[in-house]
Amino acid sequence: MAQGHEISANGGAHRGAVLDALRGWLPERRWFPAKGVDVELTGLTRVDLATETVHGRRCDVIVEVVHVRGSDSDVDVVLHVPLVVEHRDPVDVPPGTEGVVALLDGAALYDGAQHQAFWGAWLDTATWADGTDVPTRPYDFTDAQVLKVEQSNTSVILPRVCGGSMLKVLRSLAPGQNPDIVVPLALTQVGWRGVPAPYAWHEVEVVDTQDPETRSTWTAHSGVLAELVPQASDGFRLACDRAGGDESFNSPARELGTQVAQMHSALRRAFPDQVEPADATWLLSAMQRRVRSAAASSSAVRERLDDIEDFLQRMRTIADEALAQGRPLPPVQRIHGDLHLGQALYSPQKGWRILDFEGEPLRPLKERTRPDLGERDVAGMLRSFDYAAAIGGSGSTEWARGARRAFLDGYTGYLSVPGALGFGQPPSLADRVVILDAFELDKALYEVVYEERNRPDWLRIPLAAVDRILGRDDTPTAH
Ligand SMILES: Nc1ncnc2c1ncn2[C@@H]1O[C@H](COP(=O)(O)OP(=O)(O)O)[C@@H](O)[C@H]1O
Ligand SMILES: O=P(O)(O)O[C@H]1O[C@H](CO)[C@@H](O[C@H]2O[C@H](CO)[C@@H](O)[C@H](O)[C@H]2O)[C@H](O)[C@H]1O
Repeated sequence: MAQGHEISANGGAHRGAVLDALRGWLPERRWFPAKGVDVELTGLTRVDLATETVHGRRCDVIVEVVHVRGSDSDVDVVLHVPLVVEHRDPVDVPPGTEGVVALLDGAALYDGAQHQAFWGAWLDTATWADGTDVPTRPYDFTDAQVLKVEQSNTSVILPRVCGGSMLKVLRSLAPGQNPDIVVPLALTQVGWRGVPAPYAWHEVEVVDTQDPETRSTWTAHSGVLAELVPQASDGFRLACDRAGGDESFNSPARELGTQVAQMHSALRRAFPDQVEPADATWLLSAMQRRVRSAAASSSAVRERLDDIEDFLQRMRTIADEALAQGRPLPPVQRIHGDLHLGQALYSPQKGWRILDFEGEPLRPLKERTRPDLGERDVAGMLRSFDYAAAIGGSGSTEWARGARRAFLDGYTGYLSVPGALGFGQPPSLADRVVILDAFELDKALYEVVYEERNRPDWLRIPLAAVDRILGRDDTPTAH
């Protein structure tokens, strides 16, 4: 038990004691973004959210916003850490109790995400989406469950709040609006049901007390309550299971293709000012820049650089010819930006739901939400079927080819629905093949860097795709 004067005269926990406790606890969390790195941790802002009574005990609900800076690295993140100070004799807290951050004198300090006092205070003080049936006290937290999966935030299933919902406590804060909240909100507002509907959210005002001169202030989204997708299965796991048993994934892939086409159509309606003519020269030079940055960090990319440059040159010629022949690219628009099977949930009752509109985490923030061609998302999903075949252990190359074809059938099939596109003609089949190859290569190069950094054993998967698209092996791409 931490010793000393940790509780102040008015009964609140002293900030110093709380921050000391966090210095030991935070680096052990699975969502801590700077594992294994020496960091300095300073408190930026503390919000006293509420005082609740749970099981007859006083519970102070507080939010600490903590700056984490690497001592010898470029780590620089701001973390959102809700906490509950439960006033009780710490001797009565059984060792190993879930969610305990530290025992103070006269209180136990809990991770707020795992404590019902925080859930209640959060619901009381949230901003609610129009049209939501706002729950009232007493809240029913029966069967609430904190997710144990590998994730960068902390999610809690609340089966009896809003007819079944999931509270996601965001951990890393960035100034401004979080696309993972505003995009699903905009999509539900235009009537698309393919995302879990956001019911409520929180923002936190961060005052940088470390900088007494400026005391700069910024606001960030810090959590969201969204519709719970019932009996949801992660799309990647589902596809791997099918691939492992060499069971066809064509039917779910076709449905997913239709859902992604509907998502693009809804994104055009939700963000009409982001629909603008595509500039093939810009798109190709952006790809060139990404190739350079991938080559800078990966020797596998450097080895293939000549072939990649040839490929890009061919693309430039094809784009010029297409333009000269009156076949410009379709307009760019708001897209998902990092679409893969792991971002799709399948529910037997609700079908496919799409998650996580934050774009590719390795890309600069500005680039992530820039309008782009919908084909980038399509290519992302096609890459995923390759991954599922490899990781699930499919015995035949036909599994991934069939899933890819079915997904594309579902996608292009929807585009022929009158009014689905919202703009002129879709690209011809030949043009689409070229565009998809370019985006698949772009994504596979990104994946090479991602796998080298995170899962070197999986590097062979995107490298095989790079070689296939560059024609360095004999397997043609199935479109
Ligand atoms: N609305 C939802 N309903 C049911 N399950 C969900 C919902 N949103 C996310 N999940 C599941 O919760 C887990 C955490 O997902 P996610 O929110 O993407 O994590 P993070 O962004 O923290 O990495 C995943 O297994 C995902 O499939
Ligand atoms: O889900 P995130 O937004 O964190 O995306 C990153 O991690 C993904 C891996 O979890 C990564 O996706 C790659 O691996 C998937 C299998 O795990 C595969 O289905 C995807 O096709 C493949 O790109 C994603 O690229 C990365 O941005």
